Amino acid sequence: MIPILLCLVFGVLSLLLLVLFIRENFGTKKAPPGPFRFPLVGSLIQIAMIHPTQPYVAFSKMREKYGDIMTIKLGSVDAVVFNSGDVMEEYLTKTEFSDRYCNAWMQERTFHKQLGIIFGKYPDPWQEMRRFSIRTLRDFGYGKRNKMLSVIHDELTDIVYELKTSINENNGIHNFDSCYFTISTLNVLWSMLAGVRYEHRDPKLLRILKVMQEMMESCNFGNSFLLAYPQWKDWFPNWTGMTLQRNCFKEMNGFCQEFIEERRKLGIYKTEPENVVDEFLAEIDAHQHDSDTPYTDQQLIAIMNDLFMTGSESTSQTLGWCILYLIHNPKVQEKLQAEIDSVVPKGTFPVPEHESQLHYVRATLAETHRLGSVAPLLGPRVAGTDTFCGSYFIRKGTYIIANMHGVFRDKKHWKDPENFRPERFLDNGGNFKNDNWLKPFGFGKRACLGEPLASMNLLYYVTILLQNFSFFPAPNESMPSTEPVVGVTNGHQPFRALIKCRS
Ligand code: HEM
Repeated sequence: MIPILLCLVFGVLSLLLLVLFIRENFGTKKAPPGPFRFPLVGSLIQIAMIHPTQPYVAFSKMREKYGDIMTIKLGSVDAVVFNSGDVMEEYLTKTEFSDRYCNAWMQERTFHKQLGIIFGKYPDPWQEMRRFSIRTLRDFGYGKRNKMLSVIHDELTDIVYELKTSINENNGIHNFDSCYFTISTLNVLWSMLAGVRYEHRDPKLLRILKVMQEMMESCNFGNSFLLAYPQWKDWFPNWTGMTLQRNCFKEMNGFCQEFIEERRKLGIYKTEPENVVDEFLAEIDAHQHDSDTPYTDQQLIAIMNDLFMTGSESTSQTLGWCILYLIHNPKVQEKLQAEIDSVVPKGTFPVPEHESQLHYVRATLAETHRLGSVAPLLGPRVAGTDTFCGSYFIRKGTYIIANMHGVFRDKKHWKDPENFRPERFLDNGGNFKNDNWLKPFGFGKRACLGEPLASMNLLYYVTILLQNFSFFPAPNESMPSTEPVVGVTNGHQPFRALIKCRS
């Protein structure tokens, strides 16, 4: 009796798996091509076999066989990968692809709802929250060059002083951990958002940044278990990294909540709002009898959280990558310094008129964006309706992955993508020239909100750093690694450098 029962169970299971297998691979006739999707795991095995930790490398390899638009399955999640700049430009700018993919795991960060700007629900309330944030940030100086420059100057004065002190105390050696520039670059944004500037070694902030970084490293948008099987967050919270992430959310939400309460108690927001948080508090009061209002404490915490994360992490990682690449490429460093010395008088800060003359600085930054690839898969998108990409059918709810890393390393386009060569962004006259394949800030309505600030920060930081210092490998140590620390963003590994002051 038992063997018959076993056979029956086995038979039914096999049949079920076969039906699933056929449905996955042959059911959707017009879907983009892609690797076999096995029941339960989908294409995760094939991705892991090509590159277990860097899913974007696997997507680029698969592109050779399946093309620029390809179907994959990540555990339980149906996904389509866009593998070329042209495809991203064509489709990520359309309304059908303007919402974010935001599953139960991603919603844990924002009170189990789709709140904030990064993951805000398209079109609303995302649209209103993004417009509100930009408008009020502008009221407090965002986008106004002189106001932003005065904060950047203060930050740079401190950074130069701190670096000089550090190298005096450590025989010229400085340790660039992944948070080195974080508080400094965050301050420029935070002064407008919250009217606050933090000490670069503020212990509370450093602790939050550390947990935030661990959180960012414990997940990615390409092949992490929590993405593929969101329900595992409650079944295996330790093993999947969920416990660590929950601690981070608690810490960051607590930090924002505390600040909001301080401002509320102060009450200035009612008469003379001093920053974006004050303006939002006034909106909360104004909408308190509206049950559908997006202006809530939770929404404000989510927005602060989004801007805290994006405003600090990506810019400081890009700066770190730039110094690392300069250590590996001393000739580029020399050219950079020659240009800076010829444009910006020694001992002075650059001013806006210098920006258009700093061609090699801009080319070096463009090349850093390309090779560092800080946002290797952009931000997760979703197909908001049943739709088509050319002749391929994309079902509503499909997770859309933009393989930006693949675009930045495309051999056909860049010829020698593995080399750090800023000259590729210069024309014959030595003037900076953009390349349509370099879109580090994304596409369409969901493109980066912070691009003007990030670009300005990067230009001024690199100019001042290279005006004052030269960076070399630490003596008697191996060259610092350029292998990324993979996570939601591609960070650089901590590295040690010998720094010399320039006379
Ligand atoms: C080097 C620095 C930065 C890089 C490379 C970068 C890159 C990106 C990318 C690739 C996206 C996703 C775009 C898409 O899905 O098409 C994004 C979104 C975003 N970024 Fe940045 N970013 C940087 C700095 C900043 C800064 C300084 C801020 C803060 C002011 C910021 C705020 C945001 C926000 C709020 C979003 C979400 C936009 C939305 O969904 O509407 N970013 N960023």
